[in-house]
Amino acid sequence: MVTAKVWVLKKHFEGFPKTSDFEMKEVALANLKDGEMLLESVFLSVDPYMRPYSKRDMKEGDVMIGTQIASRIVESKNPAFAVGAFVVANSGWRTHFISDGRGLNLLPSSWPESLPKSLALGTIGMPGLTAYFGLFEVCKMKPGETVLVNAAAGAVGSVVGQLAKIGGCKVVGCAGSDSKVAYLKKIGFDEAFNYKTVSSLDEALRKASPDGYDCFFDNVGGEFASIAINQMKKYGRIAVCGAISQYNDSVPQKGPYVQFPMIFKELSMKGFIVSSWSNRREEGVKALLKWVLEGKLKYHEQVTERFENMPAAFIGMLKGENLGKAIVKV
Ligand SMILES: NC(=O)C1=CN([C@@H]2O[C@H](COP(=O)(O)OP(=O)(O)OC[C@H]3O[C@@H](n4cnc5c(N)ncnc54)[C@H](OP(=O)(O)O)[C@@H]3O)[C@@H](O)[C@H]2O)C=CC1
Ligand SMILES: CCCCC/C=C\CC(=O)/C=C/C=C/C=C/[C@@H](O)CCCC(=O)O
Repeated sequence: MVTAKVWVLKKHFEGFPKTSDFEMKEVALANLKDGEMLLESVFLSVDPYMRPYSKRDMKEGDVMIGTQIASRIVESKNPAFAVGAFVVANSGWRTHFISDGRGLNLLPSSWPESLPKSLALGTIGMPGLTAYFGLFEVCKMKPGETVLVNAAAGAVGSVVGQLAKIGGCKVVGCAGSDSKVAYLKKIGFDEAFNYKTVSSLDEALRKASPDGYDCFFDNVGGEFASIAINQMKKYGRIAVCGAISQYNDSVPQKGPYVQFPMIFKELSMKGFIVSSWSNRREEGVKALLKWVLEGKLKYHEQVTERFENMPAAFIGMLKGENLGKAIVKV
């Protein structure tokens, strides 16, 4: 019999999550039935959505939700999945789990041995797909345009900026430290600045693109978005991807009041969830994998060692300690 370690939500988060809000438990797994298999997590993902979704979807005592991923099959009574295959699963913060195969995504057969499998959680996974569909389908970015992205050095933002460059755009990114800004310039952003140290966000955005922005890929929301919206060009498009500056608020922030710039500049603003393009996952993964292999799409991962450190990795990511995708290696 296999015993799995799992992390449960001990207490609903109030404000910023704390390690004491989580509890690690051991769970004995049942024997496999025909069609089932035992999976062992190799890498797990910590993502911003876990914070707002925990409030919406979970009760205290539940296993933490997770786009938890890249698990190795150690035993299989399901002929569709060979022992040793790697899959992307969505089974929460668990070291081991039993699955009948439903909802699992095999890594593409063209995945080279040399490429980290953890990229299936980041640049070539859900965050990369968010950038891909958000930019091409929501922003409807065109060559020659100027694209603004915030949380730019993170999992989604770093892909947004590079895809916009691949698509022939000028890209402006902002992030929360000077080393992140240096990274953005290294991977090809035309302009980048540290939003925490500029004396005026409005001036920094104007200096980076005096003519304004055609596309704004918003990962942050709140005050940043309410300032940036005023610097959109006429007919500009805003993809509302995330609002991480608001996820830990106990009291909702006031505003932004978007009506004036939206009316005067005839802007389009659209919220979206990546899973709306689940039927095009294969297309997105194939495109992202190709760009990575061609060296056009660079990646960085912030790897935290050991399953025991899942809460610390999650909290660290919310605080901005990650460069690129925050991953936990079991
Ligand atoms: N709509 C969808 O389908 C999806 C939406 N998302 C959203 O995209 C956004 C980015 O996700 P992801 O790339 O995975 O995460 P990141 O890898 O970007 O990590 C989160 C980053 O957010 C930044 N951040 C944290 N707090 C604040 C704040 N108060 N103000 C500004 N920046 C802050 C930090 O970077 P810094 O140091 O720069 O502050 C931190 O590193 C999130 O809002 C997430 O919810 C993600 C996936 C799918
Ligand atoms: C309840 C308030 C919500 C506010 C907005 C919060 C977050 C936006 C966001 O970050 C959404 C992320 C969605 C991710 C979905 C992932 C799953 O479909 C699992 C995907 C697994 C995979 O295919 O790799």
